[in-house]
Amino acid sequence: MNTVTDPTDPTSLRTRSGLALHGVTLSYPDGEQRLTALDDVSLEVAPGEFVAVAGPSGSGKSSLLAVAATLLRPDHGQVLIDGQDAGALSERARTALRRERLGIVFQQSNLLASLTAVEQLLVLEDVRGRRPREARARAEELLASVGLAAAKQRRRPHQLSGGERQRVNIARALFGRPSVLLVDEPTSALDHERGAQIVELLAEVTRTHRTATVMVTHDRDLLTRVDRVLEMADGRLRG
Ligand SMILES: Nc1ncnc2c1ncn2[C@@H]1O[C@H](COP(=O)(O)OP(=O)(O)OP(=O)(O)O)[C@@H](O)[C@H]1O
Repeated sequence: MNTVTDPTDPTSLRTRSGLALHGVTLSYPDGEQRLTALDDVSLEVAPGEFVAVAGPSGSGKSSLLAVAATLLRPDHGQVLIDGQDAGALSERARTALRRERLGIVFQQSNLLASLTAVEQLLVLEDVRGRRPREARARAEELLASVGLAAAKQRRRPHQLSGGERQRVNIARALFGRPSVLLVDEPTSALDHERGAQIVELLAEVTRTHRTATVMVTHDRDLLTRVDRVLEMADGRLRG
């Protein structure tokens, strides 16, 4: 088995906070056959830990994030978020788990064009039921903490730089106080310096918000700030 951590350890997996994948296999239909995108992948990420998954194009990195985000169901194996087995939940309970425990930063900024930075966070409020004034204060505080000054918080996405938009994405992912933060190629649209600043910010939020953070990246120059680098090759993960 391709084991990065020891899944037989009784203190791991089910009992632990953070993210755990155990023996995960995922395949896609490929003509008459199936293409194996994840091949017996196991992984544990503890609260406050920042893990990078690096590997060539097509090695399975995005598939790994999609399974960890409970957006794709694996053929075999388990995905545990704060000890809860996502595969054992109903669709509705899994959606609630995703909303309450996961923060996701996608490769493409998917900010809404008509909303200001602060509204990008507040629009999530409908489903969370916090009082408006409280929510606004928290949104402003979070945006300031990721380096977006007050004047910029009132701007719409097209009035922000790529790096600033990525900061809004990160603040938005943190708004629901997630335990697990999943980040897909956060620097692909940025130059090296801006990219390094975003990775530095992710390291900082991992520490201060105690998230179990997984970042997928191609860019090996940016891996100095992470706690662990895992290599993905042909659907297999190596620590
Ligand atoms: N929806 C799909 N249907 C069929 N095959 C897919 C699908 N999505 C991905 N694949 C295949 O699964 C394998 C893993 O793809 P994946 O997108 O996870 O790799 P990746 O490492 O994220 O690549 P990149 O760095 O280019 O984004 C590839 O061979 C890809 O062609």
